[in-house]
Amino acid sequence: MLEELKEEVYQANMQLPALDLVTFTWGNVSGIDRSKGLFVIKPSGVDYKALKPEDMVVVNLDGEVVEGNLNPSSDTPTHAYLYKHFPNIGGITHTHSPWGVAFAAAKLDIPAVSTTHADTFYGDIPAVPALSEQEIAEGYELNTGKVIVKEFAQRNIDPDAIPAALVSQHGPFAWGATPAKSVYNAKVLEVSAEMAYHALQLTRNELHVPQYLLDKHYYRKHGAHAYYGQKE
Ligand SMILES: O=C(CO)[C@@H](O)[C@H](O)COP(=O)(O)O
Repeated sequence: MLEELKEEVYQANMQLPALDLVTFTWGNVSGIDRSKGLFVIKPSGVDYKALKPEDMVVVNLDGEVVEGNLNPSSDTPTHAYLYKHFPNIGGITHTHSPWGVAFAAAKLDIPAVSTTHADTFYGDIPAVPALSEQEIAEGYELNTGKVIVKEFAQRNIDPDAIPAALVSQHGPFAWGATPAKSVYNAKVLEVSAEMAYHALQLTRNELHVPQYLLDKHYYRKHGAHAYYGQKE
């Protein structure tokens, strides 16, 4: 079942070590077939060196395993919740990439300080507040997606304009139209976070960011992709 999607998700997962986005098994990528209401995700705890396309696990939007001999990623409930509430996304990447985790742990948005960031994220990448004691008691993984979706709704953030979030006790989740695009966005997030950290340090946090970098309408019309026609 979904053999082509398994291969696509497998290839996207293999980009995580190739792009230096993961240490050990601290990351996972999934991809969805919305016509079937099913998504494919990396199995939990499997080293990328040992990973095979046939190891991918097929899951429904309630997080139940439909096909697969291995346990799905422990982040499966978060992936499922994001697919349910962000209707345009086709792939999700989660990592513990260090610069993204640093901003997440500090509960600081990653500011859009340059075109590197603004070409992909049309605004600051939001840090999502920590889960409450009650949410943690209910089950950490069951609530991570909920706090992301709640934060985007409260701050009126378009998940297609800013395709990522920083979960404060955990790390970045990025998404996109395809699994490969979600990996690309995860890498841009990590590079942007490192650049922003150094800019903030150099200016001792007195960094002035021009408004146009935060304006998705400007960037969709005038950003590099607009000129050279790079597809979203
Ligand atoms: O933070 C955690 C576990 O505490 C996860 O995000 C892991 O880092 C990836 O878990 P699997 O995908 O291998 O289950």
